Amino acid sequence: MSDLLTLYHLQKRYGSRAVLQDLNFKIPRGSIFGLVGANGAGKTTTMRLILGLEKADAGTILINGEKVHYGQTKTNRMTGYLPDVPAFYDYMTSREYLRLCADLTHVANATVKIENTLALVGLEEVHHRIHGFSRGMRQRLGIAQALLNDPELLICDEPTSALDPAGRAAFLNLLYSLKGRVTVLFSTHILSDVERISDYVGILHHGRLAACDTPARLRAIYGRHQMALTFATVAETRRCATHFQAPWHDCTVTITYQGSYAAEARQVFQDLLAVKLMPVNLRRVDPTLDQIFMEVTQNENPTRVL
Ligand SMILES: Nc1ncnc2c1ncn2[C@@H]1O[C@H](COP(=O)(O)OP(=O)(O)OP(=O)(O)O)[C@@H](O)[C@H]1O
Repeated sequence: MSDLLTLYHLQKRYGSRAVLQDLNFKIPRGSIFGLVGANGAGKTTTMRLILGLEKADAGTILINGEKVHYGQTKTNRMTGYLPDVPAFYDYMTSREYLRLCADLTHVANATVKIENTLALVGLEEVHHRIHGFSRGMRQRLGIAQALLNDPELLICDEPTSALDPAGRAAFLNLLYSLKGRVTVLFSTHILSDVERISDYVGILHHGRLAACDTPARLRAIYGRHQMALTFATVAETRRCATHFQAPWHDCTVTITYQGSYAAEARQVFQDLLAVKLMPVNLRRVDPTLDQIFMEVTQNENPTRVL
């Protein structure tokens, strides 16, 4: 699979603050890439650089093999952009607004395109003005606008951060439905969102990608292997925690191990039998992206690029 977007050695500073120090990553065509990072990590800056809205101090960005130049809109014919707070003319309906956008950007077959796009984002039956739209509806209209010129690359800046759980789930489903057709780069600090739909995850930290891989490989590389043992009583939980020198909460002790789960679980059972303890439940805990994010950003692991 070829790469639709490539960033090489990107650097950007604002005054004395180096926001991006040496940013490298690529996104294979048709995949969904989740860019995560703490507030101020440089996610929006990265997106604005890809859109040619900011000037890089060094480095190269290629979209479909074409170089992005600051201030030029040539590569933007291949991109659609949903900013973190999309702005519309609120007195218009979504159809009127998309018609205006289509006219401004000379979209061919505009009427059909508008209807198809409204159906795709689930706004085809909504006829009232944008003024009365919920945040979720505004995000969906934003996606419709971004998709109107059939972009190859869709860039969404924190698209779910202002949405409630149901709105977030609906929006993520919508992004996921684009998989294969459009290459998606979206930023967020909600790690469960990334986990749900991304093919690749990049963790932006100190101006670099501190980790970049598929969620499964990130888990395998950075995730700590843990098992949780639940006991019937607090007294047993305490004895177990003391025996393994492991943390506990409520009636559950969490043991971190290395090696295979089967071998470790067997050993833990033998140890428990020896001290006459038996849990009511023992389960393997899969590492979450939250845990991996903490691991990567606190331990300064070396960069891995796709
Ligand atoms: N035009 C600017 N002038 C000066 N500093 C800026 C400018 N734009 C961004 N910054 C600074 O660059 C850093 C990165 O900002 P950016 O908005 O890219 O981060 P972010 O990861 O998108 O953060 P958030 O999650 O809070 O939106 C921040 O410290 C920000 O204050």
